[in-house]
Amino acid sequence: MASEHLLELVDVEAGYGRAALVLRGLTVQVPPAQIVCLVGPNGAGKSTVLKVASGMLAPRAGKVVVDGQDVTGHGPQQMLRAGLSHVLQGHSVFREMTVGENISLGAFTVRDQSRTQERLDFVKSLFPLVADRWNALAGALSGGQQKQVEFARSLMVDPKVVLLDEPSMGLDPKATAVVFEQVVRMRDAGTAVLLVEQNARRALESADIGLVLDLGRVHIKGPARQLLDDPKLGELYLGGRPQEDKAHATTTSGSTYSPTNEGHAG
Ligand SMILES: Nc1ncnc2c1ncn2[C@@H]1O[C@H](COP(=O)(O)OP(=O)(O)OP(=O)(O)O)[C@@H](O)[C@H]1O
Repeated sequence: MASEHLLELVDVEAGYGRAALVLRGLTVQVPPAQIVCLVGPNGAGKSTVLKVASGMLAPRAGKVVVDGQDVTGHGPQQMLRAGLSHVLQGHSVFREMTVGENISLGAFTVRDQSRTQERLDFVKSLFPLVADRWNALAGALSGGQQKQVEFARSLMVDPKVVLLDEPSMGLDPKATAVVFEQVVRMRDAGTAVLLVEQNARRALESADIGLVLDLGRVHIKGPARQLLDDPKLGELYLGGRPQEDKAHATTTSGSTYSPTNEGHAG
């Protein structure tokens, strides 16, 4: 049976070693062909959400569900097989290899050669730059171009959801704009995206759904546009904490924009 969400993290608790929990009952849902954008203060746990989703960090409580299948506690290889592809923060291309070689590496788990060729054709059509620079050394590309190579590589397994960690990090505004255009192209081609960004405004402009993380939980969720138009959101990024008494809506159901108040529990 088709699932309403391709990825669900339900009441997840997670942290590192003996340190205090970073995620404290976090719930995130990613519907098909949507860009879900996680924003929040430094250290809120945005990257940690992606690590839990991609199996790099096992949750201590809660569930991870991919397309209706419970994959809680599975490792990175199994998560990849389940349909989650993680594009890490920073640059991860092999600089001494060509663009084509880098991208082909993304298909190392794909056994069917004809399927690999289909995917190569797909990513070349989605990212024309990649096709143009196929035989160039990846290290000769600009930072924004390398990010496109990473996106293309992540799509080789035909993932259900692509997890993008700070794709605009270190890029100038022009390159950032191109990277977000490519994220939208991925979504328009049918891939769901869970995006983590410091560059909150720019990311929300491209996203469908916005989630604000605070104190290890989703504090606000709603249509990205509505979050963007909220003057209180700016306050969050200036170090302020969201305040319960400034509620904008009362319902917490569906995609209605609403502070969830979860950030103040406990
Ligand atoms: N490998 C690790 N070992 C120990 N603590 C970690 C590790 N990675 C992250 N942390 C801690 O977990 C908390 C959340 O980090 P995380 O990187 O998820 O936050 P973030 O919201 O992505 O922040 P930023 O925007 O600054 O990258 C921080 O306090 C961080 O110091």
